[in-house]
Amino acid sequence: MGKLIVRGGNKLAGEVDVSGAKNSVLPILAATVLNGGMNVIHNIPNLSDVSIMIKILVAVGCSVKKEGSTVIVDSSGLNNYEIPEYLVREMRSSIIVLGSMLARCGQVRISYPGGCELGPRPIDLHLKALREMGAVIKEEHGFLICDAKKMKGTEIQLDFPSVGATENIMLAAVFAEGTTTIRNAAREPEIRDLQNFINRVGGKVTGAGSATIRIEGVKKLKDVEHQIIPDRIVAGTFLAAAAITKGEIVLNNVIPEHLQSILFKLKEAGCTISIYKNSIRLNAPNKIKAIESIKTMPYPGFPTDMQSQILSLMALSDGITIFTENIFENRYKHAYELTRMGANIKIDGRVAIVKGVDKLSGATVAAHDLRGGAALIIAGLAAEGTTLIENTHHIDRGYDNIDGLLVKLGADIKKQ
Ligand SMILES: CC(=O)N[C@H]1[C@@H](OP(=O)(O)OP(=O)(O)OC[C@H]2O[C@@H](n3ccc(=O)[nH]c3=O)[C@H](O)[C@@H]2O)O[C@H](CO)[C@@H](O)[C@@H]1O
Ligand SMILES: C=C(OP(=O)(O)O)C(=O)O
Repeated sequence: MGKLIVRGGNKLAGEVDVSGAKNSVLPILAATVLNGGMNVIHNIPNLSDVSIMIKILVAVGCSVKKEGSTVIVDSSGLNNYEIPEYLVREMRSSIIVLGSMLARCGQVRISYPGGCELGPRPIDLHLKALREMGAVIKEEHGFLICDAKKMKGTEIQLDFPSVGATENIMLAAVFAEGTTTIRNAAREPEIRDLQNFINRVGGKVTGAGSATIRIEGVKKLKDVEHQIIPDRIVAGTFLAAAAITKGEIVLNNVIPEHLQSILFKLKEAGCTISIYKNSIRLNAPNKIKAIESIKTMPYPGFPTDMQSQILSLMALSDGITIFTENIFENRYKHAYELTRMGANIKIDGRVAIVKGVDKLSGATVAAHDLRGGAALIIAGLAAEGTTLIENTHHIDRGYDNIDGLLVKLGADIKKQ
């Protein structure tokens, strides 16, 4: 399950290279089944979620080779449309193979997905859209049994700009008859990365990054080589870690535009931010200022995946910050752990009121989900004494060697 021991008090200083984005690599790996050929994907982070997606690809008959941070998927041998339940229950984004498998084989049998416990995470929008495109989906004993002789292009209006539903529709529409239009589509940078991948492999997608995406069905795809975009949430996590230690760091291999909403809030917290073409420098103030309000929203709003890390930072601010978590119902489990370290946080449903304290003190705490775990590391870096973080396997889902990189920046962290 994994444990980390963090001794607080060291300022972070130095440079770090940001790895490829988890939320790009997972749908793009799922998309490698489409071409029935070679897919060479660069900048793949070493994450447990990536290992699971690779196991899913192998289970359906793909051959997968890993060479450093490059993964080569040959999907010519695809011979199975049943996705093993034990893999699907490990992570939420396994559901993205639904769209790509329907497109490639016209059928798939998959269980409901598992993953981090952030409150209910239904897939009704995915299923409604795929049905509108002609898929017949039976729900039996926790499994989805899906058939589609031929997917048909149609107009889809999403009730909410769901990232996963947008991706599933884009993938399912690649070979569909005619044009599929997604309205109120998710606008996250990872959606644009998926569009770029699909176009590079020979598909026809336009509009990603805006609220309307169009996918024109094609007959055939080709071999492809693609580079995954940098992880904006990993980048934001390192910035929050530097800020809480009153440090100064430079992040390399980032797309600063993708971090706009995060950088805006860090500036409000008193950090000095310098933006270069592919890097960001952060100088932290001596005392972090309270940010008046943080409301999580779909992109380009403030990302829910950064709420936990900034909440740790605000625990040591000079005033009160009001967080409103608009995306997930139950994403404050880390806040209860932070109170064990001396933080002053009151939770009422989707709202968390954080009153900054002068110091946090090391304690034994447990990660309950990926970003909550990262938030506990951040708090531990600034706490007095030693923080023992349990259940760090959650953190391994989305951070490639976070402890090693923080140690390189001057942190005192050991694996137990
Ligand atoms: C692998 C990946 O990319 N994960 C990201 C993706 O997750 P994911 O794709 O699961 O997130 P969605 O955008 O789909 O979900 C957002 C909200 O919509 C709800 N919803 C979603 C689908 C649906 O059919 N019905 C429904 O009600 C969810 O319960 C949630 O409350 O976007 C989230 C929101 O930015 C991020 O936190 C995750 O890191
Ligand atoms: C919630 C997250 O991911 P997932 O959708 O893969 O569970 C996350 O990355 O914070």
